[in-house]
Amino acid sequence: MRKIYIFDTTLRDGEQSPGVNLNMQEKVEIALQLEKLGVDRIEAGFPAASPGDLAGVNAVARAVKNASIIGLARSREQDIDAVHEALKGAQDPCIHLFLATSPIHRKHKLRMEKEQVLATAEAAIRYAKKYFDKIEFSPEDAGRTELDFLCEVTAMAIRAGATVVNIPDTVGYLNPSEFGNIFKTLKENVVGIEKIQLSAHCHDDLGMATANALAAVLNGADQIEGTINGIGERAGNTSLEEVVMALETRQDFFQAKSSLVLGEIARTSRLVSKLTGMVVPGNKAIVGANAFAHESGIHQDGMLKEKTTYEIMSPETIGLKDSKLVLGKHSGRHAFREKLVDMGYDMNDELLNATFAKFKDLADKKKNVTDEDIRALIEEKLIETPEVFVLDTMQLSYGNQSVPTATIRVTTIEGGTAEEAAVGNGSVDAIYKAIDKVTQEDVELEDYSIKSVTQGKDALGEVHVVLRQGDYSVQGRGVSTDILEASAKAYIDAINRLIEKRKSPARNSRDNVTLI
Ligand SMILES: CC(=O)SCCNC(=O)CCNC(=O)[C@H](O)C(C)(C)COP(=O)(O)OP(=O)(O)OC[C@H]1O[C@@H](n2cnc3c(N)ncnc32)[C@H](O)[C@@H]1OP(=O)(O)O
Ligand SMILES: CC(C)C(=O)C(=O)O
Ligand SMILES: [Mg+2]
Repeated sequence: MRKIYIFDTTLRDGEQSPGVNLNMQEKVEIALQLEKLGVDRIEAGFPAASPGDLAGVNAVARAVKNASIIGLARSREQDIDAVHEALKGAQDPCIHLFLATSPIHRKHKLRMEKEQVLATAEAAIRYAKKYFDKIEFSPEDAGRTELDFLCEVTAMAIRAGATVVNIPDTVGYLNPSEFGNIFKTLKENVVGIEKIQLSAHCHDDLGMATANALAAVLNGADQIEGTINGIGERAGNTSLEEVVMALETRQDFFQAKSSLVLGEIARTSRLVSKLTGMVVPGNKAIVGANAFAHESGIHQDGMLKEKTTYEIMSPETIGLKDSKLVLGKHSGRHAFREKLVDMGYDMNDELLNATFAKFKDLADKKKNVTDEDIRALIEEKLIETPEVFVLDTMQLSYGNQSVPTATIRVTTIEGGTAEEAAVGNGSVDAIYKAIDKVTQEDVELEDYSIKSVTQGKDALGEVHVVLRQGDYSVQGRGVSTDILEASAKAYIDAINRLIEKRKSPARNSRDNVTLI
């Protein structure tokens, strides 16, 4: 299988992401993790940019033993000297020289004719040769450079002593067919091309960086440059984890492979995100939080039966523990039952269906249904008391200058409905007075407590009440995303228990649920 060399530029092009600034310790920490990941080459920075960057590159050069360390330089002697200085102590140093070659850059930025570009680049490569055996040369904005001129530049770089010629699509302009064609053309037309490695460096301005890098592989590229999590200038660089996992997953198609330690991918991604402050989007391929998460019922059912139905790679390969089945409003009974078993509950079908219906109601109101949410729902269901009254609707009129009024409608065990309104000192007081009237029960509220059982603004609120009627004392519990609804449910729950208790005080209510 053909080996594809992986050139990581997280510490150089990745650091060019607006707002990212890595200090020396952070650069070393990332570089050591990249070494564990097994990247072949690490571009550690641009030493001429600042004394801090020079020191950072030097610290990386001294710390890393198992990857080639690279410093970037313009085609200028002072930049080359800075890289020479920075790479002192490196086991396997390499300089990366660049000069733009496209008509736009030649005319507006460099203000050079083609001949000057060729001469400047050649002089730089020859100067660098004094210090370095390994020289990578990049014709910046190769993607918008005339193809015949690009062949001329590549031939010059080989003659002058470059060991790698890197083809950057600097502004992410090309599509895979055009980018692949550059490699094919260079391979077929440049004298001496077999003496060097060809490399691809893509940007994601049109979302094609990974596809372009893979097109380069298909057309003979030996090396792919990119960053972890795809960070970098503007829309970023090729995301290395995407390229590497595409090669791994589709070996049958690409017939090429990197030598990365795939199990270090997730850890490396998390470290880079933490130290750069660049959050990885949930839907990011390979390393996004949802990359191995499934919410919809049909997918979850497929996953439970056979993972390959909906996963083309396994999360373990990149160092994650497992796939996630996320319960939400699109989930089905198979996944719900699996979740309950995981949590230690085993229910008969009837109770499962009833709890599932409640779960769907909650999922409609809440983005993430957590284990605590489910536990709260189940435990509400475990106490099997006949529901003499069920809260149907509740309306509340509240203003800080007016008297709170609540209207409560309940359905009764006989199938009828009843409705009453009441005023109170506060919203909960008004609700409870209306419930007293509609249930025609005379009770005393002995205790009322409220707590949040889950996290976030849409958390479930759980209300506990203790009601007394003569010798009987009962508890009631209600759970809802709305604390007033939870208050009403808790009060009605307690009244239902009171009615039951008056009839059969010793009833065991846990018959149809088994806690494993
Ligand atoms: C596509 C890429 O990612 S390229 C890498 C981009 N990264 C960076 O630029 C980060 C580090 N850069 C820096 O810190 C600064 O730009 C420095 C220290 C390199 C240079 O700073 P300054 O001397 O103030 O120049 P400034 O950045 O304003 O302008 C760049 C100069 O370099 C020239 N230049 C640009 N690329 C090259 C090159 N590859 N070779 C030679 N000269 C170049 C420009 O034409 C311009 O020259 P001019 O001053 O004669 O007009
Ligand atoms: C320095 C070069 C390779 C670069 O980053 C680019 O052209 O995008
Ligand atoms: Mg770049």
